[in-house]
Amino acid sequence: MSPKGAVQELAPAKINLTLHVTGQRPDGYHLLDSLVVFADFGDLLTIAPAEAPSLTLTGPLSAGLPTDDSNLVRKAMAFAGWTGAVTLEKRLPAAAGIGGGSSDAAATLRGLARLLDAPLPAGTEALGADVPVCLAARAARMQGVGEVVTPLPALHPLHAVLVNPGIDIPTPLIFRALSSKTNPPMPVDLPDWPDAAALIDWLYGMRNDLEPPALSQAPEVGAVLDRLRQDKACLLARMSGSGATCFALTDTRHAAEAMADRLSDTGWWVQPVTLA
Ligand SMILES: C[C@@](CO)(OP(=O)(O)O)[C@H](O)COP(=O)(O)OP(=O)(O)OC[C@H]1O[C@@H](n2ccc(N)nc2=O)[C@H](O)[C@@H]1O
Ligand SMILES: Nc1ncnc2c1ncn2[C@@H]1O[C@H](COP(=O)(O)OP(=O)(O)O)[C@@H](O)[C@H]1O
Repeated sequence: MSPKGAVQELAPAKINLTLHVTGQRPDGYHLLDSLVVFADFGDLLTIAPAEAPSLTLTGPLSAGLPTDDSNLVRKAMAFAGWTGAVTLEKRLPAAAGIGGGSSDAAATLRGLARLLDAPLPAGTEALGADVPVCLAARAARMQGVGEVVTPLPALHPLHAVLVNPGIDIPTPLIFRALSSKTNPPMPVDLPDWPDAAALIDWLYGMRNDLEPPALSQAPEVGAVLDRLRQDKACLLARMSGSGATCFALTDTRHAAEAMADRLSDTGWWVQPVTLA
């Protein structure tokens, strides 16, 4: 329960089931075409009314993260001109390809909008390319550099295991290491998948274009993907975003939890989730 007068907001992990890099703008940002879904697991924000903005970090993955103005929670409050006393319980690895700070910024805006009974601000891509899609935090097609977000009809829930080998991969490095920046987009019209199995089958024909450069920059990503693909419960394994987090899709939540148990000896960050 949150303290009286405070609100709690989940900052869910953002997973790119696909990530096609289709071009590059003159400012260097890359044009993307991505099917994005969100997990039922993430960072947890508790936001209380306050005269001045404040941020307290807690949780098992808060070490090394800034609490000053460079934290995306504080950047979100400054962007909206709102103040609040935010406690951020970090449960997602940072710089991990699963939206981390971007999802925290989006959750800060959602929570304060509720607390202040105010509309969400526009132009949140100024906080980061991933913030607009994280603001909606629902299945969407993300295009442009991340600012074009088309919500999708509710997908059949997917079950998965998220795995991070504990290495930070700087996003710009991976984009710079792309061998081609003009790759085919996804089909103009996405199918109306009748069930999760049909969506998974369709995903095999799609890509994460940042996976090859990540594999070349960080061999640990290859070790994770190999281990996931060897597991009997893995229906499809792929890196999310610019990595290093990878996901393995399974047919049930129980299968994801059992797979996570089998990965407990790796020393990696392992989290069973349901994606929608
Ligand atoms: C790659 C993606 C895919 O969803 O996710 P993550 O791997 O970060 O989770 C996102 O585009 C990341 O979004 P975000 O993490 O907000 O990126 P930003 O902080 O805005 O930009 C970090 C750097 O990534 C590069 N960048 C980011 C987005 C984009 N469309 N083109 C880029 O070239 C730029 O070098 C930029 O300076
Ligand atoms: N609330 C936050 N959570 C995680 N990282 C943050 C946060 N605020 C700022 N950062 C910084 O942002 C970078 C990671 O951003 P993040 O969104 O977690 O990466 P990714 O988009 O790859 O998941 C790190 O350099 C980290 O220091």
